[in-house]
Amino acid sequence: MSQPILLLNCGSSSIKYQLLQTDTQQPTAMGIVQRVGQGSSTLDHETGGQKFHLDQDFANHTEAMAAVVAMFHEHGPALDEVIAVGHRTVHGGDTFQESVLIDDAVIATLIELSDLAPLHNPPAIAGIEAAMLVLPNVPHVAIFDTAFFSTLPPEAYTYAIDREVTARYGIRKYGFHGTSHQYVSQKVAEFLDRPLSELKTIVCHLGNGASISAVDGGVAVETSMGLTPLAGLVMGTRSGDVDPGLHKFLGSKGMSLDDIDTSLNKQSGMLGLCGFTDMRDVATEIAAGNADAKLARDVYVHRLVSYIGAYIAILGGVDAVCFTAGVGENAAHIRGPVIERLKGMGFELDVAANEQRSTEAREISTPDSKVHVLVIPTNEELAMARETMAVIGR
Ligand SMILES: Nc1ncnc2c1ncn2[C@@H]1O[C@H](COP(=O)(O)OP(=O)(O)O)[C@@H](O)[C@H]1O
Ligand SMILES: CC(=O)OP(=O)(O)O
Ligand SMILES: [Mg+2]
Repeated sequence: MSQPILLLNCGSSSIKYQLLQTDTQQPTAMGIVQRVGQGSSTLDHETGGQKFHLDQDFANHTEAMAAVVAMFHEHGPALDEVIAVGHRTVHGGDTFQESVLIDDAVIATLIELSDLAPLHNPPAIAGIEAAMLVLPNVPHVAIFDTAFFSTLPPEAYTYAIDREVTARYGIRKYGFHGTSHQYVSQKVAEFLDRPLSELKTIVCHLGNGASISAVDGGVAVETSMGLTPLAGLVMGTRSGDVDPGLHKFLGSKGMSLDDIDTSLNKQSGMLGLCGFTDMRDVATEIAAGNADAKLARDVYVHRLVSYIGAYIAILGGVDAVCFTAGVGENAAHIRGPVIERLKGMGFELDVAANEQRSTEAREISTPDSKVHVLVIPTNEELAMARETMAVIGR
């Protein structure tokens, strides 16, 4: 008998959801709410080959969740057979090293942790509370982006700042997108038909948010996001790494801490550099001769190359570098220059394979390449469904 699980990924301004059948591991419905709290929101719902669209302003995630539930009621599938709900929860802090069954105490801790992920945790909490109202009699499970990185060694997660400050506030590198990094690193082993325990892998999760990880024998040893999901790579609207002195400098020019935080999180990255966040637009602009777009891509590639080089050193060599998520799976014009620049380290790009469009896992390096370069689609929802099953089976 089919047993559906509902999976919710409440982002800062979006809700992505899937109803996934545990027997086939396939979704029977999926959808996305965009621009929550930003005016002119939309809801797109898909089931049984049919698509439904709604234009309606949702002031917050609670309102948006109510509309999602109404969509299920009106167009199906029915939610009454749902056996569990899995919630993507970005920041687990020091408290949660693995997925947990959500109760009042868990919600209270998540509220405390909102400080550390102000863009991500409050929407997740709103999603949890709204879903619990609609489905009060099934288990709800929190799956943390940070969990996979709880294995980072102290020298990787410790910031070189006053240790008393560190201890007082629980400051450390946490890392994010862990569900994706873990899923994809396992897929790399399957693709290469080699034991995970013997593989050194670098996973580049390049979506709107972007992060990179070094995985040694299935264990995460380094990653680019930090205390918050602002650190590391250049992203759609986030700066990634900047000089920590920037805050004081901008403060001295009259910007408040909130102004600076908003600027670095929402008006930086590709958007700040060239006015476009979507890599398809960036490619079109570069082709049309837009110098800002060209520089933006160069900065993006440069940062990524420097991280890959560093992680090869940390791993003491690498078997595979894998690209995943929206940009990683689709943007040949990012992957190509990254791998070309790693030629000196034995990487050989198969140009035709890189250009080929596909939704399948594939290799884009030549047989001569010293390192396998792979493109593997991530599936955070499937990984979340498995986690949810594991927790309710405990
Ligand atoms: N065909 C494509 N070519 C280039 N980039 C793409 C393509 N499709 C998606 N992207 C990029 O992927 C991004 C979204 O990635 P995704 O992993 O869905 O992000 P998130 O989960 O953080 O919302 C888009 O902003 C865009 O830059
Ligand atoms: C943690 C994070 O950056 O998530 P997202 O890419 O969904 O914004
Ligand atoms: Mg994502």
